[in-house]
Amino acid sequence: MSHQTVTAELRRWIVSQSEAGCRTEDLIASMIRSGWSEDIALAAIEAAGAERGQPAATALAAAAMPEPALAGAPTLLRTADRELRVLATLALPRVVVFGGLLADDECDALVELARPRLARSETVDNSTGGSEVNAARTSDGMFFERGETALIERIERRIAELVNWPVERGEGLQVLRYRPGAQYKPHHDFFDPAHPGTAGILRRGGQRVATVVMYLNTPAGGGATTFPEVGLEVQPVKGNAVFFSYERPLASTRTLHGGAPVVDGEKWVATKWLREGVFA
Ligand SMILES: O=C(O)CCC(=O)C(=O)O
Ligand SMILES: [Fe+2]
Repeated sequence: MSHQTVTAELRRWIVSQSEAGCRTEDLIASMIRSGWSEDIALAAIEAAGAERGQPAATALAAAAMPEPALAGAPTLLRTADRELRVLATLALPRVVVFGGLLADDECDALVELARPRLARSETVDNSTGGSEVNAARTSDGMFFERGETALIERIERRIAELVNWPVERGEGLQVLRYRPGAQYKPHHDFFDPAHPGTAGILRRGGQRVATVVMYLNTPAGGGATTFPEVGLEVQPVKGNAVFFSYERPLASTRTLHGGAPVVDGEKWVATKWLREGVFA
């Protein structure tokens, strides 16, 4: 796609679309659907903004994002009911690794609540917006309702406080169990704007903008959460969690990630996905 350049015609089209009230997100999505590369789409929006006298980066400024309060580089963070550690951070992709987000007994209780409800994991079928069993994801999973039990409500409030994002903008917790050999191949958590089923999914709370994966046990071997574009592997350690965010549904967020095959033992995780709007 390196042959593509930002033409005056493309810039004029962007300006007219923005003046007609089209959101930046939708502009990017429709350019990508028409075959423009992500880089060119972003550059074109910036160039069109500059043409209209907007300072650089204003045209692409994203709305507020989930983000822990890390000013002053704290090693400990306190929420109303828990003290936890900041173990590692990365700027691009935006990743923060937390130690002790969950207590051991909270992990055990989530596993026992989820176990009788497990079924072979499904992923969203992008063409229809429905669910399908996917060979790329060989775990078993289930969803809790938001606030389903007092424990779940407490954990959801803790996460909301930790990443500064209202409980109402979160999906219900998902629990996954990976047996030896099971994995979740690299994927993005946001919904692909180019797929026909996505519009329907977005009606309920908009895009996903961040993910918190909490480790409910420590497998004997394997099972890291991997970010293959940047060579990052987060080891699954009981009670710890990895947070990552993506301000646009674009590969340039570098949030491609997966669950590496479990080598020995089982791996249990709870995933919380955060939406841009209220997920009701
Ligand atoms: O199991 C993992 O480490 C990653 C899980 C994941 O990517 C997801 O639930 O979307
Ligand atoms: Fe994921």
